[in-house]
Amino acid sequence: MVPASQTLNELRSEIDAIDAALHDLVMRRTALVEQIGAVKPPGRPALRPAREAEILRNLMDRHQGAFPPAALSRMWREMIAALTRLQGPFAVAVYAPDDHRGFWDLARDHYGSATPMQAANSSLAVLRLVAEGSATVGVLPWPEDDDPDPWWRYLFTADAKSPRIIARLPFLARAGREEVEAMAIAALPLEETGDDRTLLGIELREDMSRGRLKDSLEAAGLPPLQLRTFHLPGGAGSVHLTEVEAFVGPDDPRLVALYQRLGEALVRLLPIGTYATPIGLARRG
Ligand SMILES: C=C(O[C@@H]1C=C(C(=O)O)C=C[C@H]1O)C(=O)O
Repeated sequence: MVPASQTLNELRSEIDAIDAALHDLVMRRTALVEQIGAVKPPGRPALRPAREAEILRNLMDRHQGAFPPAALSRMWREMIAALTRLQGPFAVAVYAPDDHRGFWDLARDHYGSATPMQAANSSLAVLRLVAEGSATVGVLPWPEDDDPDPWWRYLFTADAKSPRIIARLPFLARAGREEVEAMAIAALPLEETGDDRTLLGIELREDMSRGRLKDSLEAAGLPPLQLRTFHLPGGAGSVHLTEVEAFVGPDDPRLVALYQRLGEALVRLLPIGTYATPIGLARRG
């Protein structure tokens, strides 16, 4: 019989060989990312949320065995964040007032342990940091109904340099857990992954019942998963954020159909972000 200690040593030397092979691959991967970074337009964020989502989905699809998916995802997120930072400035501003630390943890999980992060105690401060370029990404609370000044209404601009919603966190939904959920924003063009959701911003000259707006969205082929409404002060109309289960770019024909349906009441209609549907996300009402 082989002494147990010898078997243990053999197994450990196999692990050493695996670690060396993994490390070699990480270094090879880094060299490839450096080549990719060199062809990206300078002065724009290097991060590509759609590509990152595809990498994570492929990884989870092929995963087998006892290694926890959450740990696997965290390892990849750590690597991707480090390699994004290697390509240029990369910093994250997080809505993290003292009584809402959950967003900080979500941001760390997604954007890595070495990425510079700055806490802000209001959503508008996060928006400002991203808009002025001090942060590449902003992490903001998932929009709620009773917000007295919703941050999302400040994204209602067609300016190509304005921040857009780029991700929903966590990307790997953890089954059965009461989650804090966040949206991430960055000044990036909208990109499609094949399984996406879009946030549409709608500004109306007047108040419109949610029922009527919902009917118009449905008739235009854009049934809303969620609808948030904010009444502009002084009866100046209303702004709405609606989430639809599709990628809707600025030239999508469904926007033209909605535009026609809303007619005179419409001030503005535009996609203010898209995100790759998180893995394991239960459909919300
Ligand atoms: C390497 C790239 O840059 C970043 C790093 C990625 C990675 O490590 O795989 C993926 C997407 C980008 O956020 C890329 O754009 O492909």
